[in-house]
Formats: sequence, structure tokens, C-alpha cells
Amino acid sequence: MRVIKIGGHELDQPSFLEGLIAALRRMRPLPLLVHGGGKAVSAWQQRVGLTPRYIGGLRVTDDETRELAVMTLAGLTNKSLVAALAQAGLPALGLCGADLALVRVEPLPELGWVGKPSAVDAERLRRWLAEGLLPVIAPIGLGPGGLYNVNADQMAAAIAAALPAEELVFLTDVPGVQAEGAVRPSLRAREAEVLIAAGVIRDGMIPKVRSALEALAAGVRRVRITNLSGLEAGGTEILAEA
Ligand SMILES: Nc1ncnc2c1ncn2[C@@H]1O[C@H](COP(=O)(O)OP(=O)(O)O)[C@@H](O)[C@H]1O
Ligand SMILES: CC(=O)N[C@@H](CCC(=O)OP(=O)(O)O)C(=O)O
Repeated sequence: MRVIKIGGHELDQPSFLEGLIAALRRMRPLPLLVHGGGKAVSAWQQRVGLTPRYIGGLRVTDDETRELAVMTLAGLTNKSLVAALAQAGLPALGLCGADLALVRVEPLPELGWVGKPSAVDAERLRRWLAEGLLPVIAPIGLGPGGLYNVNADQMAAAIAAALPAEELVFLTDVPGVQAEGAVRPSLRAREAEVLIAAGVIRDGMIPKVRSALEALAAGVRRVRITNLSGLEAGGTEILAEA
């Protein structure tokens, strides 16, 4: 089993979607997809006069932002991706973590309506994958009081750990983790923390690298961060400490 996380920057680009669809048509068994969409949530916040704010790469989510995040991520973003996949004949099933209580979260109250995945109904997901379906999961989880905004990298890592997946791939807009002007073919846990502390790994790359390490610790065998051209073998492989 394989989990592929798609970043929000990529989803906007028709050439990315075309490439993704071509790759999925060749891929058997089909993977499980988790998508982001942070860029679209920020755009909606700005449209209604809110300023996006992040702590440690996670969006501070007040009441109004929660509504926008749910409408965007579990709504237009998820359904647009599902529509593109379905048009291409792929058996896409679009859901968020609240559907069938697939992903429950632990609230992170200092961030508002943000949760960290705490339980995944892996049995249900495994069944769908075994049936040949292509689950497409939006990063909204279920917690006390209802719907929570979840960082999509954390969502993907939790699902990959629960399945467990043999491989978790973070598809993003850079070819891998860069340090000293080059893409690193691999990166160990301790080195990753040094690069985070030094500010070389920053912003949205922080939750991605940390989620990668959590997935490895939870038993996912292989985790990579790459762009679409590295989907099969490229990018940066994140390695747990030997
Ligand atoms: N050391 C690094 N190497 C590569 N990218 C980095 C690094 N540090 C920060 N980044 C940033 O992380 C971004 C990817 O994270 P993010 O924007 O959250 O992507 P996604 O939407 O795919 O989750 C890159 O576009 C880049 O600007
Ligand atoms: C809590 C939190 O930060 N949630 C994210 C969910 C979307 C996401 O992670 O999108 P990308 O993968 O495109 O960055 C957000 O609101 O931006």
C-alpha cells in the first residue's frame, strides 16, 4: 500500500494534474491520496479580510477560518480533484476525515480549531484499497465539537502509519529537501533537526519533514519528499536514525 500526499500549490496547475493522472493510470495497485490546499484557504481568508497566520507551519484556525477551511478543503478542492480523476476513468472516492469517522483528532487548542490525527479507521481504508478504489482524503478531521483543520502532511503520515503503507510520498513544488544549494538524496532524523534549528528547513517544509519522521517511527518503510518528476524514485528519502 502506498500513500501519496499532494500539496496545495500543485493542485492549481493543470500540467501537474495531467501528469498525476497519467502516473495514476500506470500505477497498480492504486494508492491512497491525501491532498492539501493551504494556498486556497489563505486566498479565501484574504477575500473575507482575514490575515493567514501560522505557528510552526500550522494555520491558526478561528471560527471563521474553520468554516473556510471546511468549505475549501472538504468542498471545492476535494471535489475538483475527484472530478478530474473521475473524468479520466479513475475510481476516485472523495472524503474527509469526518466521513465515517475515518480520522479522529486530538485538539491543539492553542491553534484554535486545529487537530492532530489520533485514530484512523485503517480497516475501512484497507478494504477500499483492496476493492481497487482510489480514496482521496481531505485534511479535515473529527474531534470534540465537530470538524477540525488538520495539516495535510500530518494527515497523510497518520494514514500511512495506520494502514500501514510501504511507502509515503510527499509530492510538492520542489524536487526535494534543499541544503547548501543542492537537493539532498537522503536525510537522517538528527540532521533534519539540525537543519530545522538552523533555519535551512523552514515554513511548510517543517511539518513535512517532521511528519515523515513520525511515519517512519510508526512503521512506514520508506518516505520521500519530491516533485511529480520524482514520483517513482526521486527526491529526498527521509531516513530514521540507524
Ligand atoms: N530546505 C528546504 N528545501 C526545500 N524547500 C524548502 C526548504 N525549506 C523551506 N522550503 C519550502 O517548503 C515549500 C514546500 O512546503 P509547502 O509550501 O508547505 O508545500 P505543500 O503545499 O506541498 O505542502 C517549498 O516550496 C519551499 O519554499
Ligand atoms: C492546520 C493546518 O495548517 N491545516 C492546513 C490544511 C491544508 C494543508 O495542509 O495544505 P498544504 O498541504 O497545501 O500546505 C491549512 O489550513 O493550510
